[in-house]
Amino acid sequence: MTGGPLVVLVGPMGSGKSTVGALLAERLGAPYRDTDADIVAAEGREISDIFIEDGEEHFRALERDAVAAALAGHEGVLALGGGAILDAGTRALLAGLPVAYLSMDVDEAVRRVGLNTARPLLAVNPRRQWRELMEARRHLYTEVARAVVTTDDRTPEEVAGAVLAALDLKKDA
Ligand SMILES: Nc1ncnc2c1ncn2[C@@H]1O[C@H](COP(=O)(O)OP(=O)(O)O)[C@@H](O)[C@H]1O
Ligand SMILES: O=C(O)C1=C[C@@H](OP(=O)(O)O)[C@@H](O)[C@H](O)C1
Ligand SMILES: [Mg+2]
Repeated sequence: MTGGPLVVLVGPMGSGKSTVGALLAERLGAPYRDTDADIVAAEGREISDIFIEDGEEHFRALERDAVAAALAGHEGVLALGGGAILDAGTRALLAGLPVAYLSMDVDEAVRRVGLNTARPLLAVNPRRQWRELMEARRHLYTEVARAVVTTDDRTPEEVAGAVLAALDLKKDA
């Protein structure tokens, strides 16, 4: 059967897509996949190196292909990179799918990833960068999402439960 992904997670970096995605997969007894990890494996280099060596535009092209491949071949939980929704082709691929947008406020974002250099877009002045990034992206996350789940003051386990409930996947979550 080719049912497509059970859950697709979008949202800004640090919102917990990868952490919550793995937990969701466990709870659903389904495989987990992360397009960032797919790109790193295919390229044999870290995402920060792809940004530095080839630029963001090149990374977005790799990401678009990775999302298309993952959506075509995966029936479990899929976490996307935070900027995947910037690409119109990627957004079109997400239409009609069970997409959850994991949201959080700026304080939480800075606490979680502010000084994490593996996330190149927040490496300098994380608070301002995050605000600018969200101004450009918030409407795109909302546009592709079937459900919006806030992650502020919630553990990853609580977020996973909220996603299941919001997408109506498991009543007892
Ligand atoms: N609900 C949460 N509460 C506190 N910390 C979290 C939560 N979700 C994720 N984190 C932490 O935030 C960081 C980023 O999480 P990650 O899952 O990699 O986010 P994303 O994939 O959305 O960038 C990790 O250190 C993770 O442990
Ligand atoms: O927001 C972004 O543009 C990015 C988010 C990262 O993924 P996470 O959201 O999983 O951190 C990763 O794809 C890359 O560093 C770019
Ligand atoms: Mg991630």
